[in-house]
Amino acid sequence: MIVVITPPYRIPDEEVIVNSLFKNGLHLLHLRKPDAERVVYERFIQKIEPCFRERIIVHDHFDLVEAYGLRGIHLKSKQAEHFGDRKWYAHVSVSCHSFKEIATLPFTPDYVFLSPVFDSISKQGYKSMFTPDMLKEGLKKTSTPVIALGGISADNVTACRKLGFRGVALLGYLWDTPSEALSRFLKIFPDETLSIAGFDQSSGAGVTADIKTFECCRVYGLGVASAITFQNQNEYLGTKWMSPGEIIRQCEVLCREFTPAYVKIGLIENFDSLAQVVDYLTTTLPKVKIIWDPILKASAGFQFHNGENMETIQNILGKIYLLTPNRNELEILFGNNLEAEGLQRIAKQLHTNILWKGGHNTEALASDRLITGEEIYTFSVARGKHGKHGTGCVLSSAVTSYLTLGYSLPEACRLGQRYVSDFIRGNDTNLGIHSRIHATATANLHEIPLQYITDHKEGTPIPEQVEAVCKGGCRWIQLRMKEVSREEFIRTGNAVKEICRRYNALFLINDHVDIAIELDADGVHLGKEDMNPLEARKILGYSKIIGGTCNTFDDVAERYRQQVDYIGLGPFRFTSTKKRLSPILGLEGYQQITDKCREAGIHLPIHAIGGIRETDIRPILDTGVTGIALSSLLKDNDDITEKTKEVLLQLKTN
Ligand SMILES: Cc1ncc(COP(=O)(O)OP(=O)(O)O)c(N)n1
Ligand SMILES: Cc1ncsc1CCOP(=O)(O)O
Ligand SMILES: [Mg+2]
Repeated sequence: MIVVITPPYRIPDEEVIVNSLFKNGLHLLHLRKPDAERVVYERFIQKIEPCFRERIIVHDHFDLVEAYGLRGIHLKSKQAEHFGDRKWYAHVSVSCHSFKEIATLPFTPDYVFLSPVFDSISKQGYKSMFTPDMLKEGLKKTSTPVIALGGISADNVTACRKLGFRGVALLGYLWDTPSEALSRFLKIFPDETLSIAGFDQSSGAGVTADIKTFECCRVYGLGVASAITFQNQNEYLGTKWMSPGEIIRQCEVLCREFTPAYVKIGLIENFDSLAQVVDYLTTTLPKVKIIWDPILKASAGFQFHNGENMETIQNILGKIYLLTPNRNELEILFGNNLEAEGLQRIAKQLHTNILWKGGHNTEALASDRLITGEEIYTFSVARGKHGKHGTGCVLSSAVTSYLTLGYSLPEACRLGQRYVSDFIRGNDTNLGIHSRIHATATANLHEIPLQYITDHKEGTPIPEQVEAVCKGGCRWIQLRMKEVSREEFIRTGNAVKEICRRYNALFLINDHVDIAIELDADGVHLGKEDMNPLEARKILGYSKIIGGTCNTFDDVAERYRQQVDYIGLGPFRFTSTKKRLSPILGLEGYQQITDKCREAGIHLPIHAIGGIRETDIRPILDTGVTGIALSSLLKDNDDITEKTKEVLLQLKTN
């Protein structure tokens, strides 16, 4: 793990540097400003791109975690003594200065910082209190992941990894010359992870698919072939197995140079091979955690003769950290009719964890269940329409990547699921393209000044309205249908989506996250009575647009915290298109709010909405909003296309 700690005092443009570190693969930023007030923390967070905020861990002002959707909190060891809220946070880490302190913590944190490992770069006179032997011995006995802090630079990172540290924390090395922070960060080799799996010529599954996933998650991918399969995305023709000796020989050559913290095992000939490989790994890499994706189809060679293999598998599973089966594989392993509670008993008994793929399904959401000895978690995400070859491999290697990067098991499973969902939705063919996954859909919202919001019109069905505004040049549609059945919404949505794709227009859904998922729309618009945008973000990820309704500056500040991509601000004046209107804003209202946004450094696209007429457009834009959202002005015109053209002309010539 590579952790960056912010400089204790403000340095110019530190947020710009931190954003660049995130873009270049940083996953763990500790925001530490000793004695700084909440507002200092808040100003920093607001300048970090929303998609990176879930990588921030705060050392103070812990309520910011919920308000901004941050990753978690960091405690001093003294604070940890009296800390009762461990479960409440997705991430808790602790600072310690001795192995005794680590051993006596009242709970197991996600990791601890141990410092000063070397003489500090940033704190003059802060000398190391450890010899290499003390560190090696102490680390051997400690099961909590330990991060080396103090005097860490590119020169001693490899030594730290060899000593048994799970990662390093960078502070003085980066910040003593801020202009070089990024280039110094890039001198550090990223975390590595290993896949032991079959070779699939199409690279949709197996070791090459795993390595693509690792690299897209910014983890260096290592690979060992457990078999050469003969397959493409549509056909499986055969398998040439590697013997356990051949697999281990490949591992040996890697272990001369690398010490992966996590290893993923996929296709393997039988339980005996698996047992030998697992034994080798746990002996050579005593702290390794193994993820096993049990591929148990007949072609994988597994034989179940009256359960004679069951004893072997029970022994092996005790050494597996995470098992990622689907229902079929679970039934082969543990028998039929298993439910989450039964699996939890097995997980507890075998000291393992189970990620049950597709373990709980609703119509629109695909859900996986993580079953640990203590807890059962359900993660739901957009269900992909187009199944893909190798998604099981991609899921378990994405989870392995996020574990390697330092996410807790539930967070790694949640993010892994989101990765697969984005991967599946990335294209409409049987083989996915990993490099498309992290594209965000929000880059050009500032440049689309007109949003059309659909409404019922006798004699002009919604798809016809949408076609007409698109013909006139509108490139942003929000499908808003009140008081219709889900079926009707989806039927109309499918037609509208086709039109939007043809015109390259954005297609957003009003109110319903589940329908946006089902239709694979570009995003949703959420009002005060709809889902919290942070919750929607967890489901939709960053490749979808989330808009939020606001009526005051406080609403804008809250929506900004909640990571919306744009704001619908209104109503400008009375309109009968919407019931239960908020107070009318008028031009003065917009002016006050946009002024405050500027002062607060909030630069989100803002669309004015509500009762807007043609003559209002210029004065509204003069208040500083980026665009307008219209319904009746366009819909109620006899020639919708012509009216759209006129409105766009006004918007563009402003
Ligand atoms: C662009 C835009 N802004 C505001 C709204 C209103 O959303 P909401 O407050 O949820 O009200 P309904 O549209 O759901 O009635 C919007 N839809 N679009
Ligand atoms: C959805 C919505 N939210 C606030 S006003 C409004 C309706 C906008 O439609 P119109 O342009 O017809 O007033
Ligand atoms: Mg709504």
